[in-house]
Amino acid sequence: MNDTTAEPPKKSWWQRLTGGLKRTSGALGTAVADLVTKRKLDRAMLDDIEDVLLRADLGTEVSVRIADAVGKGRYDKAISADEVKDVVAIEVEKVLSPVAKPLEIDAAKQPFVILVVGVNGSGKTTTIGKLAAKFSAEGRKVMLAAGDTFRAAAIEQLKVWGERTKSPVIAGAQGSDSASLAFTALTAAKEQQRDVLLIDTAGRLQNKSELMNELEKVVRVIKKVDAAAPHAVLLVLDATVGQNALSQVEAFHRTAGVTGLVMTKLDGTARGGILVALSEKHKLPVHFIGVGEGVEDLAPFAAKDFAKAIAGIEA
Ligand SMILES: Nc1nc2c(ncn2[C@@H]2O[C@H](COP(=O)(O)OP(=O)(O)OP(=O)(O)O)[C@@H](O)[C@H]2O)c(=O)[nH]1
Repeated sequence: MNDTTAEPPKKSWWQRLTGGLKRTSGALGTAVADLVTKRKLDRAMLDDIEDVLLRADLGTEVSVRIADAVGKGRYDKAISADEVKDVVAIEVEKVLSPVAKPLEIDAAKQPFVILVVGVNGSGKTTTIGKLAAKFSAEGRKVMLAAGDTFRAAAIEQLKVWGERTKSPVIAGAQGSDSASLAFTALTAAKEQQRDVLLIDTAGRLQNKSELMNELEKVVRVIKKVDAAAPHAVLLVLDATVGQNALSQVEAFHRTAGVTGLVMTKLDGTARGGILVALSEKHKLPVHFIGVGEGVEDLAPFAAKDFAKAIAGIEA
């Protein structure tokens, strides 16, 4: 007899990743398959392939490079969609391998201070919650600071994550000064010997200079307590904003000295190639990617897996 109450089997990370990137890989795969049928490879086909890659937001440099690599030794020959996908995966991996770096928590720094920045809705608070869950599971003592003092919901959301992960949350009233909250949190984290302090910040638009100034102030104040902190500044980027992500990196890097990236919502776009364009341009470490809303949907970034998944290659 079938047990209808049984939970569906848990998905592996590979299934989540390929499932999450399906919109990008699907669009790419269909377009490439249409291009290569009943044609021999020529310059026009390579231009078309380049266009397909540009539409997935891989950026000009990488798209041209991939098209050139596809063309090498194949002119006037029939080519299969799988051959093209293989080249895409190889070239994308070359771009991503140097930036795929784990977020290392230096246990000698107590607390290891992680400042989390990014525009509204990029997934900062959720990412902090997921990281708190991960660090707690590793046996680290975590503290959370609700530095997004503009948004009452963000404070509440962080408190929920605090309860879930049994991590104390330092929060002020809505509208209170985020720099002084960061100061209070870091002082408390030192006193209570927490291993990791995750500081949330308000969503800041790069064209709002007063907000950028405030972010600078948060960093300045943190340094008053510990000159070496923050030890990591994570920029959380929403993949669905496409090319806008490139300018966000520039603005936040200038202001807060971003040390690594987290890209969320890769499941919500057919243009997941933006992570490749961004890696080619800025070469900042990519620590984690998100392909869904669940805790298990945020995972360390692995270049080869991502390259294969985006090219639509089966495991
Ligand atoms: N589909 C999908 N949704 C995500 C992912 N990561 C986060 N989200 C959702 O995105 C929404 C915004 O996330 P928040 O964490 O509130 O974003 P935030 O950057 O803290 O936003 P503010 O507090 O407004 O600055 C939430 O509904 C999350 O569940 C992801 O990888 N995939």
